[in-house]
Amino acid sequence: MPEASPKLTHPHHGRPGVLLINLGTPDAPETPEVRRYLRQFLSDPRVLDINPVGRAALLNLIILPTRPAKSAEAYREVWTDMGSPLLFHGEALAKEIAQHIPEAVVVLAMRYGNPSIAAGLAQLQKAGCDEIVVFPLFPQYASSSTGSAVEAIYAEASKLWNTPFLRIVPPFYDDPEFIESFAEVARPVLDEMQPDHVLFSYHGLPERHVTKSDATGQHCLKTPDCCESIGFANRQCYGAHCHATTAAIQSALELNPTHVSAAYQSRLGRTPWLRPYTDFEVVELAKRGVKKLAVFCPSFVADCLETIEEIGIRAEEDFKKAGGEELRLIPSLNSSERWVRGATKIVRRHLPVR
Ligand SMILES: C=CC1=C(C)c2cc3[nH]c(cc4nc(cc5[nH]c(cc1n2)c(C)c5CCC(=O)O)C(CCC(=O)O)=C4C)c(C)c3C=C
Ligand SMILES: [Fe+2]
Ligand SMILES: [Fe+2]
Repeated sequence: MPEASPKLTHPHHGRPGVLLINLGTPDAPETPEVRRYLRQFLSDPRVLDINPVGRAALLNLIILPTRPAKSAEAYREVWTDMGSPLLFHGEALAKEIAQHIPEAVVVLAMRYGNPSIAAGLAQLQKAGCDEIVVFPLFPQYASSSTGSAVEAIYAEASKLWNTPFLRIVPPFYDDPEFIESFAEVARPVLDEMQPDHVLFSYHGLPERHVTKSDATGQHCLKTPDCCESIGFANRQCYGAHCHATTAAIQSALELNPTHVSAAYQSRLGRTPWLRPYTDFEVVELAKRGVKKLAVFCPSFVADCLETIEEIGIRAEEDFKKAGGEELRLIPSLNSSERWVRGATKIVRRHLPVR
């Protein structure tokens, strides 16, 4: 018996589809799975943006022989019965958004690993979706995150005989739905904790990636305050987007600017990355007398290795060793009610109007 075809509300257009895209995570917290994931991730020329021969050498001779075992150990610290947090939070978000947009089919895909973008597109086509809202879940633009997800969705869509029609949600670093969601998650934690300092820690990027995003080649990283406002040159500058996110959350929560700072985490390799570095900053803050530190990680919309392990475990240890008393990771947006509502609103702006 052939499978029953899905019923279409708009026969000429199919049903709207929504494809949420996050970065990706290994299938299991074990060395072979982590190696497979890192191989795919770090083979992306938008991530390791050096010549192909250099990239293969760096990958096969330096990174892949040692890093997978170390990373797998870190992944085991965050893994739960439901699997990897990045994946189960993403799936919960997709499920909730689907309930709020009953006319659409909502699917989560990962740029690297599983569930793949190709599988997500196939699932949407099978369900009769010809028009697809693609929502890369990266608040701030980076070529290695948003850029790579956008490249991959265009590439996969272009392989299909019946190409779907894509609408891509742009970066949402200062979108009130995103900002208010973070503020709402943070409020009870801040009220209870009464921190004496608030740190905004963003995933880092090599400085080179930021200067490459400068539309004029004359602006980014040329002055210490290049990221403080957004104009033509730096409108896709990751640092400027991060700065805007910090300013917006700080203002939504009426945080005292003298007790707020920002830093970048998770660097890899020996080239200069955006500064200051989070691991140094938490020690510096403790040495300056900060005892209770709250940390936001607003480059992620879901808790993952980089928030739970790098900040919640490792940064906390460093902070305490340097004299701090308490470090609290502000939970990410995950599938919190406010973010489900906010993400739904953002998606709805891009859905076809009939
Ligand atoms: C928030 C957006 C992200 C950007 C931009 C980004 C750039 C970037 N990342 C690496 C290297 C690694 N990142 C790793 C994990 C990781 N990165 C992001 C997001 C961004 N990365 C997420 C959400 C995660 C966590 C995934 C999870 O499973 O929980 C890792 C893997 C872990 C490890 O071995 O440390 C690496 C490696 C580079 C080089 C880069 C830009 C050039
Ligand atoms: Fe990363
Ligand atoms: Fe900049």
